[in-house]
Amino acid sequence: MSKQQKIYIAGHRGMVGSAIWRQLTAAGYTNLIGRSSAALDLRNQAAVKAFFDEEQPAVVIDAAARVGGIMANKTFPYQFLMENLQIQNNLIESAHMSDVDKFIFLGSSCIYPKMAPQPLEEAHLLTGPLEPTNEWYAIAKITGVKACEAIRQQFNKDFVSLMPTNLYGESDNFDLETSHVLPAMIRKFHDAKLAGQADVTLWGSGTPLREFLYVDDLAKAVVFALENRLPQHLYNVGTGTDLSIRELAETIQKIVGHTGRIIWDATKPDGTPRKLMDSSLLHEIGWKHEVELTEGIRHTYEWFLANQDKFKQVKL
Ligand SMILES: NC(=O)c1ccc[n+]([C@@H]2O[C@H](COP(=O)([O-])OP(=O)(O)OC[C@H]3O[C@@H](n4cnc5c(N)ncnc54)[C@H](OP(=O)(O)O)[C@@H]3O)[C@@H](O)[C@H]2O)c1
Ligand SMILES: C[C@@H]1O[C@H](OP(=O)(O)OP(=O)(O)OC[C@H]2O[C@@H](n3cnc4c(=O)[nH]c(N)nc43)[C@H](O)[C@@H]2O)[C@@H](O)[C@H](O)[C@@H]1O
Repeated sequence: MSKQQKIYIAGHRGMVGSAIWRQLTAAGYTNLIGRSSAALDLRNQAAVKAFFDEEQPAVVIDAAARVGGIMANKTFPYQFLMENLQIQNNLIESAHMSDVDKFIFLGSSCIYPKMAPQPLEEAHLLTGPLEPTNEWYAIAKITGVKACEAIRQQFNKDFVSLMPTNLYGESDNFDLETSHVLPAMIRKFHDAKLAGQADVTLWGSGTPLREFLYVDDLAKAVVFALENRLPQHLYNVGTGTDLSIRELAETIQKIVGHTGRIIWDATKPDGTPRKLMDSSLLHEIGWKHEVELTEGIRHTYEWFLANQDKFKQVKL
């Protein structure tokens, strides 16, 4: 894989896209391109085609999507379905038509059935009903996985899908309404500490279990997939361990230094009870995570403290 080939990172400004840019740069790749959504709205099929005609990338990494936590998904099902279908379908079709040979699609662990056996294996895809709070996003992502599988099978192109578990790290979304749980907890405990150790209200019961992967470890999995022609079309990317939301809260509370009360708001949804993934397929061929949860949370909190003026307010 030439280090000078042109690699297009769709969504390069996001948490995942910026980590992929960081890790590709660290690996010596010198010809990376990206476009903000203001410069290139990936929902616009003609604009995407014109971009591919002009830039002719050799590789495409799709880290662009309408992304959010459980409440954002529950509140905006149409946008999470339609925008993600538009974005990924435009990228996949234009990549296929402009002879891109390497396409890395990013999905999510929510593509698996709500009550599939745990830990979730790639073979569990489409074997049962989805988690209702994010089934629209999941259906979009499943469509992307199947589109890449079809191109791989019918045209023998190296289109591969990676299914990360819940991710966190630098440049995460810390907006309390649209974010995922981990950045939301960092911000809530931090703000409450500054407010004299005020109470912190968290969502649901605290009983669901979640697996968390530090975003730079996911980015290294993307570099691994770029540098190897992987034998399967679909790979889980996780740590193989999970913890309860309550345990996560206690861990973050301690790292942030909050000593007030935690109140659980049962009017908010728990979502799927568990979605631990079996990532052994990828482990067996050479990728494994490096950053453990406590270390990753500490680093993310340090980034949050140093970037409070910059972190995203993602309004949907
Ligand atoms: N975060 C997680 O826990 C998680 C877990 C599993 C999988 N993933 C996957 O990882 C990928 C990125 O997630 P993320 O957490 O990095 O999200 P993010 O921080 O919100 O970044 C998403 C990026 O997509 C771009 N984008 C959105 N709509 C666009 C449009 N219409 N046209 C062009 N660009 C558009 C945004 O560009 P601008 O910044 O220029 O607006 C943004 O940089 C997604 O495919 C997601 O499904 C995320
Ligand atoms: C990776 C993502 O997983 C997402 O599911 P999912 O893990 O439940 O999404 P999260 O929003 O991270 O929620 C995880 C769990 O944390 C609880 N939680 C507790 N306090 C909070 C809080 O202050 N904010 C948030 N956001 N959650 C909180 C929430 O009720 C849920 O049980 C999918 O909706 C996405 O589509 C995507 O797949």
